[in-house]
Amino acid sequence: MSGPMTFLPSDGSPDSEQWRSRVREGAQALGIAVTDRHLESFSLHAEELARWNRTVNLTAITDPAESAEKHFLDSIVPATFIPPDGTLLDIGTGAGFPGIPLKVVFPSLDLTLLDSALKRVTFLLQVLRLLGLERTIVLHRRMEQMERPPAARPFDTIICRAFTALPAFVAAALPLLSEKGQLIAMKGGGYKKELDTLKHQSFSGPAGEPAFASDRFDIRIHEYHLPFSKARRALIILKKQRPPGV
Ligand SMILES: C[S@@+](CC[C@H](N)C(=O)[O-])C[C@H]1O[C@@H](n2cnc3c(N)ncnc32)[C@H](O)[C@@H]1O
Repeated sequence: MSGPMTFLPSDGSPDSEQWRSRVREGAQALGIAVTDRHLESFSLHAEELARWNRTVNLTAITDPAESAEKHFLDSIVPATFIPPDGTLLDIGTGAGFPGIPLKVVFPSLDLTLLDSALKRVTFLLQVLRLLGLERTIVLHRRMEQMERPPAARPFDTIICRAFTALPAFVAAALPLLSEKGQLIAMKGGGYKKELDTLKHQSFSGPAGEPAFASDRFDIRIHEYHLPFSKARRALIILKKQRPPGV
């Protein structure tokens, strides 16, 4: 693998072969297979984001090489952990990360993207049209307003990246989660303090159900490094423990 990041020259824009090679190479290093069709969709999304970002502030990451790694490659890391044809909710999705790259990799996902900022929701609707993504809805809402899943269908996976503190995410997401579902928080390397804060907390479940104590979660941590910058990242994966005999 080639050395530290950013060294796509200025012509390495997201619609170039060079940008796609960068994503392909990074995905290989992460052990994730991407096809030309995936790369085409990533490139369309990245190009549209760069175009909008010239006039609307959607993301602080503007360098194409950095976007390849920190937006697209980081977003597909959870693919190993989610059911490809399940329901996925991405809370605080921003410009569509990680939800849209995951949907590109797994077209049979039933995806819901949620964000409180209208400018990002407008951008997301445009990207869905551009990429022709089906079975995907965008909700313009604060997560605290989501008391139950839309159409009363609980989510198999609820994910967030670079969003809120772990306890706030768990409190908002738990009532929306299916019984066998999982929460995935995508964090930087310094996640341990947040995890400690989570322990010994209780969360209210769906209406009428008793509170859920965090010591009843199975917690799995997947630590990794981004392939070019070597930045540390972690997935914190929480599943409800099943009562014995169930
Ligand atoms: C730091 S950005 C992260 C975006 C994206 N997940 C990523 O990794 O690039 C946080 C996003 O959360 C949204 N947000 C902030 N508070 C929210 C809330 N209470 N409910 C839903 N979305 C919220 C913001 O509008 C913003 O798009």
